[in-house]
Amino acid sequence: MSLQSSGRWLASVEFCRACSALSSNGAAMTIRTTPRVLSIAGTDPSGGAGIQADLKSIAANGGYGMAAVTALVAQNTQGVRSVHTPPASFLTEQLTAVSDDVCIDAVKIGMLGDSEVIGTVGRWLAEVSPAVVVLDPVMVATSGDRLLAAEAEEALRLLLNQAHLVTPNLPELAVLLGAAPAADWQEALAQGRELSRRHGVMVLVKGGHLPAEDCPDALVDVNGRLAGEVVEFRSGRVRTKNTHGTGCSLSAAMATVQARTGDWTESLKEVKEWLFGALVRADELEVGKGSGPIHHFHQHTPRPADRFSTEVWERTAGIRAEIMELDFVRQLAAGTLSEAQFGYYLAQDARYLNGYSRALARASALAPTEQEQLFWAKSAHNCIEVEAQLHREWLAGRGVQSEQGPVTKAYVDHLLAVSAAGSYAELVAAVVPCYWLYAHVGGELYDRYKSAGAAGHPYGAWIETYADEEFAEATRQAVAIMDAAAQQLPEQERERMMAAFEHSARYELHFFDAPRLYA
Ligand SMILES: Nc1ncnc2c1ncn2[C@@H]1O[C@H](COP(=O)(O)OP(=O)(O)O)[C@@H](O)[C@H]1O
Ligand SMILES: Cc1ncc(COP(=O)(O)OP(=O)(O)O)c(N)n1
Repeated sequence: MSLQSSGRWLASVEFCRACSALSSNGAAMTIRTTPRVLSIAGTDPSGGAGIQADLKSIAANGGYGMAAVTALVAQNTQGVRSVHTPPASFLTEQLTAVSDDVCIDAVKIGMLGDSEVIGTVGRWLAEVSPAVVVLDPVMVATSGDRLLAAEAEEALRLLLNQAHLVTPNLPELAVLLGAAPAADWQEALAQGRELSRRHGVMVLVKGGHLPAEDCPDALVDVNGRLAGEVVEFRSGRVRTKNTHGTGCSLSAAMATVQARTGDWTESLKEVKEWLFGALVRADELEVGKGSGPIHHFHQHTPRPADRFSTEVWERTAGIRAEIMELDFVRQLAAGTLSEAQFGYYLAQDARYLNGYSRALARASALAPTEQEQLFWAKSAHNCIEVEAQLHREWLAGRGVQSEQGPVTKAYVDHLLAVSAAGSYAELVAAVVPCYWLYAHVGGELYDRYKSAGAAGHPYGAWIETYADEEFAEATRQAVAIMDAAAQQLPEQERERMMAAFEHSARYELHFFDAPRLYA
């Protein structure tokens, strides 16, 4: 049956097989607060693209995500290694298992791989007639690897007729038209119009691939479903290499928000803002060595600026500057430090580590999760090992007096006092400066030492230990635990954490200065 619509849709009425609700081909059945959105796509075990990205994108935009897998792709942020395509009959089983049971509000289609899979999806779409179908015509990954067989391009063109919105990037738009890629935005829009005309579909023309300062996107429809033929939204261009899965995430978000709002223009406006935020904060994720993923849940994660670690790091900037100006640090980097001062520093370090290890063991005892308990317990264990190593490899034969010096005693007393009377959060804040300042000072020392030419440096072997990646990773974990401990604490307790951190940071300063005074 056909319904004449004065608005955006010309619809033919169907019934949803799962719940018998009225479905109209091309119109949202109902506007749902939490739409049920099915992604039909390939996988990305590194989580940035394909089905994994779609599910995050759907959830981040307020939908309930479901997924039917077209292909298993062994890939990461650096590229695609291999593709395994399960039998098409199994894809049909996945699709019907969902649609026989669940009322589907929107479908996002991504990687299809070959003509057989395309045919399978086309037949299922014809049977189920989902109210919203967004097709991302995935052909080639950002890494340059093919994700669609060349001979399947014609089959993919035919599938466009069954979609409501198609979201090609500029190279894909050109392939779908059999033309050369658009060289500028006006040409891209003209190609969008042509694709919309040929297939009766709305096109989301994306400007991500243009060499421009901004990133325009436009909904293009020559069939009267928009306020004009072209509805455009622009955003700035985010300077990041982490754009893996941007197209996947955008199309899944469009399907979700359209099912939530019933308005394509509103959907693009909302999705583009969300996507911009996800790109701006992509670098925070630190996933992989290549083009990493975007931050789908940026709206649900505190900004670095709101984090305890950012605030306390800024508050203690003066202490760090003082440390870097100390004679001890300058002379150690230059190689002019006296052997007596260096020996004193090493001996006090060994003494300190013994006390520090006890504070870490207490943090392990108070930790709220097994993971944190294990982290602090391992750190306590490492301290004892490093203490033994200092004696074995650095102090043996140096003839250094090894009684506990006044600064070491004061620093350890402070840590043990917080261990005995402070909360877990306070204790974590007290032990983190040793990691963080050591890593920071060590990094600067290492850079100074390298740029001065390392050959023949008397303390070179010691300074080389500062470049240890395992220690850098442990520092990142300790800081992350501190941030987690600070979250949702009342202001007073947060202040106590600040004070504990600042006290320890100041003791670090005195510790680096102690050899000058007491050696
Ligand atoms: N560096 C960037 N800064 C801001 N937006 C971007 C950036 N790169 C891509 N986009 C946006 O991401 C989406 C995907 O764009 P595009 O890169 O053209 O397609 P694809 O990811 O499919 O190759 C579009 O909305 C585009 O405007
Ligand atoms: C399984 C799978 N589907 C799609 C892609 C494409 O992702 P990417 O290369 O990052 O490009 P956009 O999503 O930005 O178009 C993929 N790699 N894997």
